Amino acid sequence: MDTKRIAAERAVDYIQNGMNVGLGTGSTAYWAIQKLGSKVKEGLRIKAIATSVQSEELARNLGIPLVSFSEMNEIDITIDGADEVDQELNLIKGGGGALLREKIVAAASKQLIVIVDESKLVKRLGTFPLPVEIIPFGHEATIKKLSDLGCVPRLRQVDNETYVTDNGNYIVDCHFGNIEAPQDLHNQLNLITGVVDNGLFVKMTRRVVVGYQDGEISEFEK
Ligand SMILES: O=C(CO)[C@H](O)[C@H](O)COP(=O)(O)O
Repeated sequence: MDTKRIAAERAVDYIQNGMNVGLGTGSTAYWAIQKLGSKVKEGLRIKAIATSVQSEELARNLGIPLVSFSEMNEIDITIDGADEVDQELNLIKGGGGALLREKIVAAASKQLIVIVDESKLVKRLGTFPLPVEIIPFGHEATIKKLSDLGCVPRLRQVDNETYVTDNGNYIVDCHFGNIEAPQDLHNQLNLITGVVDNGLFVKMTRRVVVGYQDGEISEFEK
């Protein structure tokens, strides 16, 4: 059963004619963008803004009309994946490295619908290493400050190269193990000079659509 796909396609049911839609990033958001592409071909009228170069290219290839922030007054709904979702619907995001644009788009949206498979549901955030986007200049000093907050930080590498985000920054994956107070940690991280933002999305979503192995789909609302 493609658990990511069923959750993604259910979330697309919320998209109506005339809406401005934020497009998430990752393997779950991929299915939402695919479904939106088919609906656009069938006549759905939407305008979209993407959270990564990857999602923008996918949407363009599918014929989804794309606009920039300046051409869009408000984003009605953004559909995006997550790496962990806790019982308060707080999230860890950024496994795919797009957390900054994802947070900017989510913060500008009337509604963020999160789509996950059941493996992403956790009691408490922090088993998944928290991605933190940092400025390359002086990154060694910034990483030291991150470790002072009690995590094991790892500068993200892909194919033996330091990973660079769509914004030209680095990602540090911070293993905290157990995040007791997500809002406090979020604030502490973003106070470190050199940190651009982090993958904690606290109280940003009120609806999470979950796909299960047996083909069931549930929706959690706050
Ligand atoms: O935050 C993200 C990208 O920055 C993704 O939404 C998150 O990593 C989940 O990815 P996937 O749907 O591939 O499991």
